[in-house]
Amino acid sequence: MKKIEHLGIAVHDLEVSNALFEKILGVPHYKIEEVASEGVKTSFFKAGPNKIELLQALDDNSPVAKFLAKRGEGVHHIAFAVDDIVAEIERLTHEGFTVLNKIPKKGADNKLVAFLHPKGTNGVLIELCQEDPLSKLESRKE
Ligand SMILES: CC[C@@H](C(=O)O)C(=O)SCCNC(=O)CCNC(=O)[C@H](O)C(C)(C)COP(=O)(O)OP(=O)(O)OC[C@H]1O[C@@H](n2cnc3c(N)ncnc32)[C@H](O)[C@@H]1OP(=O)(O)O
Ligand SMILES: [Co+2]
Repeated sequence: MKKIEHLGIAVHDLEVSNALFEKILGVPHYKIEEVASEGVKTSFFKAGPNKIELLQALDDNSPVAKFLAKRGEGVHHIAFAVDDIVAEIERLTHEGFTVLNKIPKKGADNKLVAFLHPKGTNGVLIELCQEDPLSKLESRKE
């Protein structure tokens, strides 16, 4: 794992929390993106070299909606950057972790992502995050 790619924070209202984090960090969010497959609307902030992802649920079935109902607002996951997500999924599965999706899926901000179940990781939901190689090709076309 190379570094922490982002911290995911579950919030009830993205607009309210965007204003709050803008005050805290002194910079506006640089992107808002919906990821329907995950049932979330996200916004991103840069704080120096670090990245914060705010997550609002799009519907009641969203993992973020369930999290908010059980635990309230707060840190939802830590995402680690990896070079080869397929190799990391294989390695961590071999180590006995429960990888929630064995095939990487499309995340936000041009990433491929996979999650480890928090029950096996000291109660912390861990996201693996690799730059989506296709996004580079797509940006070349623009
Ligand atoms: C924007 C896209 C992407 C990116 O590019 O960055 C994202 O970040 S998407 C983020 C949202 N997506 C996900 O969270 C996907 C992975 N999560 C899941 O698949 C599920 O949330 C889960 C972890 C499998 C749990 O869901 P489920 O089995 O349906 O049950 P519960 O919701 O009732 O939870 C069971 C159990 O787990 C605890 N839990 C749930 N979420 C977290 C969490 N984020 N951190 C720590 N613990 C968590 C929950 O509290 C329950 O515990 P108990 O009550 O003790 O049983
Ligand atoms: Co994330």
